[in-house]
Amino acid sequence: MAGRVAVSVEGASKHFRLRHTHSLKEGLVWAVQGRPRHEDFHALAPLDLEVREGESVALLGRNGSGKSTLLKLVAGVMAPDTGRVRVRGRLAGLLEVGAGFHPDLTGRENVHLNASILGMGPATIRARFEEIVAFADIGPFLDTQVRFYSSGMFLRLAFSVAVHTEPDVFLVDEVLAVGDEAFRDKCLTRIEQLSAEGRTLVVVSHDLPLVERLCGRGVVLDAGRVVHDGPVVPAVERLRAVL
Ligand SMILES: Nc1ncnc2c1ncn2[C@@H]1O[C@H](COP(=O)(O)OP(=O)(O)OP(=O)(O)O)[C@@H](O)[C@H]1O
Repeated sequence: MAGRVAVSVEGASKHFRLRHTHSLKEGLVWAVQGRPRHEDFHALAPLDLEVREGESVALLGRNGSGKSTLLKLVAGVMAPDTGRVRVRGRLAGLLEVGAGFHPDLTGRENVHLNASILGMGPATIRARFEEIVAFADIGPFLDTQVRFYSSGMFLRLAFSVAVHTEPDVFLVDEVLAVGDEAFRDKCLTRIEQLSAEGRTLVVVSHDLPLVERLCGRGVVLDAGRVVHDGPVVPAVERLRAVL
């Protein structure tokens, strides 16, 4: 396969500790009864995945199969328990609406904050500021504290900042669902543009027609393991068979 490796996941696993008791009293009762107060849950088995530069990959799977956990490992917002995850180039994305925004700051201030967190220098932010604001199209709310934003308004600003950082690897997790139809279409067109420019996309979504539109490759996860990896249409068919 052509192209350098953009995302490399080697033997990455992740487990979570599920607590069954929440108070000291409850914990004591469970301990006396000899019941475990927590259990370890493996969200991702040691997993390998390689994404080449310019590929657009959908992570598919039922609820709880590990898609978002894998995307968080790629984003670096969570560390794997074992193995390693490497990303080549500038990374940006939308994992959770509102993440990376400070509630007490206005939209305008958050554009500067978020863009610099994503690696843009002050001069570049100034140069692209009007474009970012025009794409977000949130009118007078730009000067309102973002704590008063609706989830769609958050999405508008966050998406706009993220795409204007010109990322090499762009990650999208389900968040587009909170945008209205017109904005969602604008985002999809923009994501297609990024892809046409040769940037790498990793998308998590249950919207299968959207996934077929945006992605060339589908990776199906089941209980934290890759059970299918190949062209997106057969991958979606495989997923539909297990849903
Ligand atoms: N912080 C956490 N603490 C405990 N369990 C977690 C945590 N994050 C995820 N999990 C569990 O790990 C499993 C995988 O979660 P993940 O969010 O990756 O699934 P998903 O495939 O993205 O699901 P969905 O399609 O429902 O969004 C789930 O069972 C989830 O409950």
